[in-house]
Amino acid sequence: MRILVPFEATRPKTRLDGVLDTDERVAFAQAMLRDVLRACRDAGHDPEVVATAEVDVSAPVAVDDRPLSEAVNARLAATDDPLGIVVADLALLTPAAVDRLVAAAADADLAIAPGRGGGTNGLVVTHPDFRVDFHGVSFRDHLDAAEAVGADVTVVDSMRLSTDVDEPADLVEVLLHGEGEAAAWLRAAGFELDPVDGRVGINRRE
Ligand SMILES: Nc1nc2c(ncn2[C@@H]2O[C@H](COP(=O)(O)OP(=O)(O)OP(=O)(O)O)[C@@H](O)[C@H]2O)c(=O)[nH]1
Ligand SMILES: C[C@H](OP(=O)(O)O)C(=O)O
Repeated sequence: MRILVPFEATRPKTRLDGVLDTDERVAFAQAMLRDVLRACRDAGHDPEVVATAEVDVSAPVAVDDRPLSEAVNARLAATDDPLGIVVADLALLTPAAVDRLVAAAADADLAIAPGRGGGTNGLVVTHPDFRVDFHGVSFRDHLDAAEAVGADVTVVDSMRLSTDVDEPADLVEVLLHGEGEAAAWLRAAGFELDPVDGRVGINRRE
């Protein structure tokens, strides 16, 4: 299946600015993107990056400077085939998790994987009239949009699909469960778990 991977290439991951400088955010975001592309490919699919600027990865890249939802919706409108959409900041993604998302669309017009905090991390759209509306509480908005066009929905409950890396606390999950380039990049940059009382945090070695 064709899977779009939207990517903010110019100013990625601004919410990590407290722990990573600008160049580091670019490097880390690209490492996560490569992990996502590999998981999609290893699951037998055809990922296609939809990026705000050129990025050097081993997948087709379409540069599209329209806002995220517009860029994705233009592609939904241009095809009658099922189309996958997976965000680029899923550092824990595995081929098995991609398979689960795609398999969930076999019996539904829309398979959707929520992100933590109200977002949407993965979709497979088979209904011709469904359109995305990212940002804000997009998971709830996508359920409403599906209902409005009469699309039946399967929700995919997956730790690896729900863990998008937005904020410093999310780096804990990458250090704990990540097996790809993003986890390796973080470790090489000196990040380690900080098992304080209560929730585990992160620490960066000097
Ligand atoms: N093509 C495209 N992708 C985008 C755009 N904005 C965000 N993305 C991608 O969409 C997904 C979700 O993005 P967010 O987590 O909301 O934003 P982000 O830019 O990654 O991070 P923040 O700057 O911290 O909000 C990620 O894969 C981003 O790379 C955009 O305007 N165009
Ligand atoms: C694109 C956006 O991502 P978040 O900011 O929730 O990670 C969303 O899922 O709607």
